[in-house]
Amino acid sequence: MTVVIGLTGSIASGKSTVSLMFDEFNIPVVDADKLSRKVVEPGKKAYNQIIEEFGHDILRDDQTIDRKALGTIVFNDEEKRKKLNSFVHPAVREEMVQQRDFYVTEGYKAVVLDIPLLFESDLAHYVDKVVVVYVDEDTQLKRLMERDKSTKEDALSRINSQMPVSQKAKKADEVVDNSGSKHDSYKQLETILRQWKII
Ligand SMILES: CC(C)(COP(=O)(O)OP(=O)(O)OC[C@H]1O[C@@H](n2cnc3c(N)ncnc32)[C@H](O)[C@@H]1O)[C@@H](O)C(=O)NCCC(=O)NCCS
Ligand SMILES: Nc1ncnc2c1ncn2[C@@H]1O[C@H](COP(=O)(O)OP(=O)(O)OP(=O)(O)O)[C@@H](O)[C@H]1O
Repeated sequence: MTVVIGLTGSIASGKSTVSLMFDEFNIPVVDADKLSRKVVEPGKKAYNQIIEEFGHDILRDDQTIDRKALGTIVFNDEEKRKKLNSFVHPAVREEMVQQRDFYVTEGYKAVVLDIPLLFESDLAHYVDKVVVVYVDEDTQLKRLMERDKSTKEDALSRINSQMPVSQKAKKADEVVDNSGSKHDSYKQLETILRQWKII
């Protein structure tokens, strides 16, 4: 029986960093962020819906979506964010389930679904166990501003568009506290996977 692990957290809490650690244990990861880029490529249904709603101003010269421009709109307007979600999420879910089922059929011991909005979108029933990657607020803001070279205002608008990570931690089966070093997080993950008898 394959254990389906949901990996979530808040923006810049370290989901991608921890998902690379699952790779090291040879556990496959299905990445919702990656899929959300694939399903909005030119010609896809969600791409056309986005242009219809947000206009041609959010396109780059090569006709691909200008994610920075679209992000500035939706992270400052909840209604518009909901609209965007309604175009992108169904296609992401479909692809995610297909990939999950592939790994289950192939008999993998575990598969990870890395889903930033696992709780906000009520997707916990897709998985057997949930790991939340937690980080304290100050560290989160600092890492997000550094990674995205963004202003404090921009970073806060993104953070505030999600459920606080402390609230997510309370809903988790297990928490990796990524406020310290990456090595420290690796050790925490290793302990969880041993407990679950996956490694
Ligand atoms: C708004 C967009 C264009 C910004 O793109 P950008 O390349 O700057 O960010 P990226 O996609 O890498 O997302 C970075 C992080 O932002 C957060 N985030 C993204 N979308 C959302 C959202 N709709 N609501 C809350 N947080 C979000 C997540 O923590 C995600 O990990 C893009 O995030 C998007 O299309 N979002 C809608 C789809 C979505 O919900 N994706 C996240 C999981 S499927
Ligand atoms: N333990 C750590 N120590 C120092 N830097 C870290 C640590 N964990 C993550 N980082 C850095 O913090 C930033 C955010 O981490 P990461 O991109 O993994 O977060 P994320 O949760 O996947 O973000 P998003 O929600 O935007 O996809 C990155 O620049 C990453 O290199």
